[in-house]
Amino acid sequence: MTTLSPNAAPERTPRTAPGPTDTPEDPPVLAVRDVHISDGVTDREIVHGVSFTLTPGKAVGIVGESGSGKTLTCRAVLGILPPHFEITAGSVEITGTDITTLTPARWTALRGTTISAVFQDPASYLNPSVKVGAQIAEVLRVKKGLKRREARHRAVALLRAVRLRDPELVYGQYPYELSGGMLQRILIAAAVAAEPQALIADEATTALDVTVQAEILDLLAELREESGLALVVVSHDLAVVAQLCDEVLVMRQGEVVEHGPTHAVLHDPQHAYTRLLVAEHEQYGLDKFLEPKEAS
Ligand SMILES: Nc1ncnc2c1ncn2[C@@H]1O[C@H](COP(=O)(O)OP(=O)(O)OP(=O)(O)O)[C@@H](O)[C@H]1O
Repeated sequence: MTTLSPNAAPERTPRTAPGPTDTPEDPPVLAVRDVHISDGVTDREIVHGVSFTLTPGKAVGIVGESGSGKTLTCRAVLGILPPHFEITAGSVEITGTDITTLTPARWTALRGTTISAVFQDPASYLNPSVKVGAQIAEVLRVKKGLKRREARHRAVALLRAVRLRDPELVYGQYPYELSGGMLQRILIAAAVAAEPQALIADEATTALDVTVQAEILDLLAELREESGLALVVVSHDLAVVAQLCDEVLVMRQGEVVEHGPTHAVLHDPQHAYTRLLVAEHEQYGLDKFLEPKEAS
C-alpha cells in the first residue's frame, strides 16, 4: 500500500506561495487566486481568500473544520456554487481560461474533459434505474463522441482499471446491487472516463470502511502516477491528505490558516489550529504516513 505521496517534500520550506514556478511550457491545470465567496442572501463572506496552483500530476489537499469552506471552494472551481453564492473577489483559471468568461456550454464541455469531481455518497450521483456500465458509457458517448459499441468496450476497460473484479458482470448491474466501495470506484471511473487533467475528490472516501478507503486512495495515487492526473483532495482526515498530497491548505472559518508542503505542515505545524488538528489525529496513526519515504 502507498504510505506517502512520492512527491511529498521532506524538507522545510516557507509556508507562503509554495509550489512550482509556472512556465509557459507547464501551464497550471488550475490556478485559484485569492478567491473570496459570499452568500448573497445574508450578504456574508464565507470564504476569505483561497489560493493554490495545481500542475499536472500534483496533489493539493484541503483540510479543516466542518463549515470552513472547503466544499464551497471546490464548487466554485467547478462552477457549481449553490444558488445565491458567488465569487466576489479573486480568480479561478482552468488551463489558463478565467472561469468568469465561460458560457454555460463551455462549462459543460470542460466538466469531465478537463476537470472532474467525485464526492461522498456515490449512490446519490448515479441513476438508480440505469445499469452502472451504461452510465459510464453515456459519459463516453457524450464527452468523447464514442459510438455505442466502442463506449461499452471502453467502459468495461475503465471498470477493470478501477480494479472491479469481473467488470463485464458489474457493467450490467444496478447501483443497488453494489457496495459503497464499488459505487465509489464506479463514480471514479465515470469521472476519469473523459480523461480530465484534474480530479476533485471531496470527502470521497469518508463514508467507506478503512480497508476500502485505503484501496480507493491507492487507486487515486495510481491514476495520478500513471496518467498525470492532478488532484484536489478535500478531507477531514489528515492521514488521507498525508498519504496523497504534496501540498496542503488548512482552513478554518473561511480562512486559510496554513499552507505548505504536506510533510512540513503536518510535521511542524505553525498555526495553533493545525497543531490541534495534528494532535487530534495522532491517535489514528498519522505518524506512519509522515515517515520519510525510503528509497526503494
Ligand atoms: N447550499 C448552501 N446553503 C446555505 N449555506 C451553505 C450552503 N453550502 C454551504 N453553506 C455554508 O457555507 C459554509 C461553508 O460550507 P462548506 O460546505 O464549504 O464547508 P466544509 O468546510 O466543506 O464543511 P464540511 O467539512 O462539513 O463538509 C458553512 O457555514 C455552510 O453552512
